[in-house]
Amino acid sequence: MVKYQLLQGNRTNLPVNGFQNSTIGSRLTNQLSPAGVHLGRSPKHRKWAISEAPMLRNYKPLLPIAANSLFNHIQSSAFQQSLPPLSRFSSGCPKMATNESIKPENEDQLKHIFDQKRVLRSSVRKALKAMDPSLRSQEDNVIQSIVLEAPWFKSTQRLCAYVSCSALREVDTSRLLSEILQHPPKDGYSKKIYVPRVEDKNSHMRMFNISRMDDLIANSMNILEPAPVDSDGNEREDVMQTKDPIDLFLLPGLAFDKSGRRLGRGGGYYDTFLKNYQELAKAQNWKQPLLVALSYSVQIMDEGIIPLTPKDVLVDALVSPSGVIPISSAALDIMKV
Ligand SMILES: Nc1nc2c(c(=O)[nH]1)N(C=O)[C@@H](CNc1ccc(C(=O)N[C@@H](CCC(=O)O)C(=O)O)cc1)CN2
Ligand SMILES: Nc1ncnc2c1ncn2[C@@H]1O[C@H](COP(=O)(O)OP(=O)(O)OP(=O)(O)O)[C@@H](O)[C@H]1O
Repeated sequence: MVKYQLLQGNRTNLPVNGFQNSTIGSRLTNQLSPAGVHLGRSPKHRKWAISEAPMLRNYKPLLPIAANSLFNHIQSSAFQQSLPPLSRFSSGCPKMATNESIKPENEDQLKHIFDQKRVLRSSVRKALKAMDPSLRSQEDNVIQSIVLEAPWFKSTQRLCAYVSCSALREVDTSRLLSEILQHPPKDGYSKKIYVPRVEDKNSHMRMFNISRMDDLIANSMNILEPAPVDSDGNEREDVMQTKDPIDLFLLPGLAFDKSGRRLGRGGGYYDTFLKNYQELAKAQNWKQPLLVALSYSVQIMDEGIIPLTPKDVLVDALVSPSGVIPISSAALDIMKV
């Protein structure tokens, strides 16, 4: 069954991105310009914009039944009702809420939110496992092409990106990394890249500069990461010690929504790191980096499903197979849609 497709040129009322009856579907189908840029308004008339890369014009993914039904299951009200009830700290938040407004009053409420996160993680993992490998690789390609062709990526000089792990069913970043690393450091197109290394189980992660894939070795979780010292015994550059600001973070995660919520794998590594980096940027008077998460279609949840704690850092934008979804005003500005 063709669950969704994007058509060339004309306005369409086809379900997009699997969101047959959802707001993103109606947003996307509001307007579709000949240039392939969608600009629509949500039912609540909040301005929304989604850009679509030209190569998506003929994109017609087939959502396999298993992944499709799991996806529907996650999105269904039956599933949502089976979750531990969303507390007022994690649901019904206004769109574009800042997490500062969400303050659980006690340990029980916080525990309740972490329980909700655990249930959601497990469902999304199942949906990712059920995803057809050819659909996955199609989505991997489209997402990476969108990033590589985006002006905001092309103009990036320094970025932090994750090294994708196929066993975790993360959106592939291998093409992005090899494109970045193939340009020698002094090349006009070159970008400096930093990738994560887990330091301990206490949500402590660092980001080190790498210049080739051989700089990476598999850790105990089978994720490729850099050693803090290179083969010549020189210390790698730690992004928290660089004198120049990072423009962009490409973020992994299990689930995302269009108000910027991101559900990670539960270690708290990225939230802790991003908070520290944002504080560093503020102290240095640098522009804040753009936080962009890469997401398969099946990982985008309706709003109100992803629980939020005060420590969760909101993302500025998503890149999914249907295009770029700018969320914050910084993203709308930089991504110019
Ligand atoms: N590619 C990549 N690198 C990354 C992260 C990531 O999410 N992706 N991290 C982001 O934090 C940090 C590592 N954190 C991780 C946390 C959990 C798991 C993991 O294997 N989780 C299993 C479940 C384990 C369990 O619950 O017992 C899973 O999600 O299936 C991996 C990395 C730093 N590096
Ligand atoms: N009941 C709890 N009370 C307080 N802290 C908890 C509780 N359960 C988990 N944590 C901590 O919260 C952190 C995980 O937070 P969360 O689940 O929001 O991470 P995440 O957003 O999925 O991960 P990441 O930031 O790496 O993407 C971990 O440091 C964990 O030890």
